[in-house]
Amino acid sequence: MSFRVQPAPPARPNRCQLFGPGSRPAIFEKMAASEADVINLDLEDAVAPDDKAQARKNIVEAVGDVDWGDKTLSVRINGLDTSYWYRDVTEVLENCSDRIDLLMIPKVGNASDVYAVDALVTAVERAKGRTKPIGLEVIIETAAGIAHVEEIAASSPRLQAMSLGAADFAASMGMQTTGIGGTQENYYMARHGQKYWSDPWHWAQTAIVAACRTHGVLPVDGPFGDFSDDEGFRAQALRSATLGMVGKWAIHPKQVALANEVFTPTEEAVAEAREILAAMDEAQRTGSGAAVYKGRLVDIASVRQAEVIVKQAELIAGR
Ligand SMILES: CCC(=O)SCCNC(=O)CCNC(=O)[C@H](O)C(C)(C)COP(=O)(O)OP(=O)(O)OC[C@H]1O[C@@H](n2cnc3c(N)ncnc32)[C@H](O)[C@@H]1OP(=O)(O)O
Ligand SMILES: O=CC(=O)O
Ligand SMILES: [Mg+2]
Repeated sequence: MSFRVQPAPPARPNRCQLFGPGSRPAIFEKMAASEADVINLDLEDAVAPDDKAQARKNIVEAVGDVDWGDKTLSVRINGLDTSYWYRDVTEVLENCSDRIDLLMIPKVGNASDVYAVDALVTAVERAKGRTKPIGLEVIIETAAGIAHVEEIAASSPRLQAMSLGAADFAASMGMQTTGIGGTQENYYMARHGQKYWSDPWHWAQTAIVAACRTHGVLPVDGPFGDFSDDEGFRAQALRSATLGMVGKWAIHPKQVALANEVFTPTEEAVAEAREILAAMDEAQRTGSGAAVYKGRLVDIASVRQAEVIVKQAELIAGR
């Protein structure tokens, strides 16, 4: 461990972020009634250009009027390469209630993009006397975003979470696919006439996880487009969880339960983690730094691994 201690990310559950277009207010109550930990009301790609102004109004109204329970409530603004983004920030923050928690910035390319939004958010907060600080989350979904992922993770104390946006990421990277996340038909190794599918998202995910863990930000896996493919969603989510991500987006309500299931440690995993902690407690009491648990080595590093699972379970239980 470096002299600098790894900062803890925000202590809130983020197993599933359910998206819905800001131009479709009929589904807002359904989103609020879902089991998602985070709700993302969208002003960006799910909203047609002619609907942006009305979508802002819908969101301002819904932030105050809908009962969002204990969910984290986030609004995705448009990218900094558009003419919409500054009005997304000013209209939403000048007019909506304090119930809003986060703004999500898409297509972030470097730390200055976050700085620009931070500056505008700070100005609106001061001008309107908003006392609850707005948090930020970003989407890594461009070649520039992944190239500058670490400076982006370090960009602002407001930054709480960072997602991989597979659709725009694929487009920006020039990847030959229209699939949004998951297995890609042409990404395989071949041996003795057999195909072995590999994971084209893996390297970007690990870069995001490392940047986030270095700077105390929650790493999140983005959308899985084929919402009729539960098995594919679950496999993608399981890989993300194994790599250290804390949750995944849902672009349809049927994906919420799948994400919650994968990103909630199982009872067996929690029980095993507690047993490892107990075994190490006992070992340390007898002056030993290592022990044998179910025939395998456990030591102080195993304590840190087990604590990840126990803390995640406690966070979710305390929700
Ligand atoms: C890929 C890149 C990205 O940026 S992803 C993030 C941006 N995209 C989005 O926000 C899209 C979010 N999803 C949607 O707009 C819809 O789910 C889409 C995919 C269009 C499907 O809608 P629809 O045809 O109504 O689905 P459905 O008939 O299967 O709906 C079943 C019941 O569920 C409801 N529903 C639908 N979507 C949501 C949602 N996002 N949140 C909450 N509820 C939702 C429908 O209204 C329908 O309800 P009911 O059974 O009639 O009561
Ligand atoms: O915004 C999300 C994406 O996948 O693109
Ligand atoms: Mg996108």
